Amino acid sequence: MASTCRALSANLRTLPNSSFIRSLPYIPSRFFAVKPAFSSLKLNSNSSRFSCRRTKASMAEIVTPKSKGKVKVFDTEEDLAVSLAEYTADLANKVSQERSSFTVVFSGGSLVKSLRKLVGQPYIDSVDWSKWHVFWVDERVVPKDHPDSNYLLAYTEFLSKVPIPTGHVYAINDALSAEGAADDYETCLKHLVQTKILDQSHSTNFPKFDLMLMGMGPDGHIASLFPGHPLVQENEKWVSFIKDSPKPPPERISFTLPVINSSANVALVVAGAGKASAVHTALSDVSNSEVLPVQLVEPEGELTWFLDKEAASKL
Ligand SMILES: O=C1O[C@H](COP(=O)(O)O)[C@@H](O)[C@H](O)[C@H]1O
Repeated sequence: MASTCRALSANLRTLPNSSFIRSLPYIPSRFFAVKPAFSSLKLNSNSSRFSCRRTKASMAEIVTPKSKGKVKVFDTEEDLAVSLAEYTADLANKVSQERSSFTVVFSGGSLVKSLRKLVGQPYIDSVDWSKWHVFWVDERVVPKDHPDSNYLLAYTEFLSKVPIPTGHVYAINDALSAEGAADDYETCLKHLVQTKILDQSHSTNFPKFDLMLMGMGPDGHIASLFPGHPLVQENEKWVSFIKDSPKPPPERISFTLPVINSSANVALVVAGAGKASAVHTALSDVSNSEVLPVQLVEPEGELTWFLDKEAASKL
């Protein structure tokens, strides 16, 4: 069956018909200030159980075993957002120079607001947005103008502010059941692999996205992979579904762990004291009785954590 996700995504860009979106003010990009570059102050800190190197005025890098990735800790979420924009734009530009597409995956939740610096200067002009192809690591099975929709959040905060071609935005088909929407999205991804828009991992045969930008819940869930849920074990499907999500709404679709782990780059973006325990569990060597989904993130390529000081407070 042919996937409907691509054609549908083009329609979605007309979403401002929704009264919710129409009520939003248009914010010109010049109002998104980008902070000046950090100073080059270098300090060594032994206060953490991890080796810690202060590389910039408001950022420290924590050295962990390689599989746990590079960990950047920022004084504030504002500093985190500045660095995340630079990281994403640099990666997008590097990939865009080498290939005709840059495939980027968003989560929902707080991650989307942390991308706010990317829609301002200098990136609005310097990024080649025409190469971007946008996907969701998970989506709630609700209409696209529903407040719980991850698409609506991304559209409101990001997609409506950057010139990504409408046909490059791959939203789920919200007219289908959870099972149907997951199958449809997987069909869509397979088509994009065949047409070489989306890369494929030579080692796993799962799709290989250039970048996954993901948040993490306070319970250590990523995408819609929740602790203890059987969906975490799925290792054949590319996209699957749940109908009993412990976090509302209950019906969702989600990329599976092998797809997440076949990525060329994963950024885990986590802010706030409420997530400090899960961050500690993920980045320390203590053994916990139940492995959290976030602990299973080990991409083929690079993993980079972007933490604010509160999220890193238990390290
Ligand atoms: O339900 C979800 O939660 C996670 C985490 O959200 P956050 O607001 O705590 O950052 C999110 O990454 C996921 O995409 C979303 O569906």
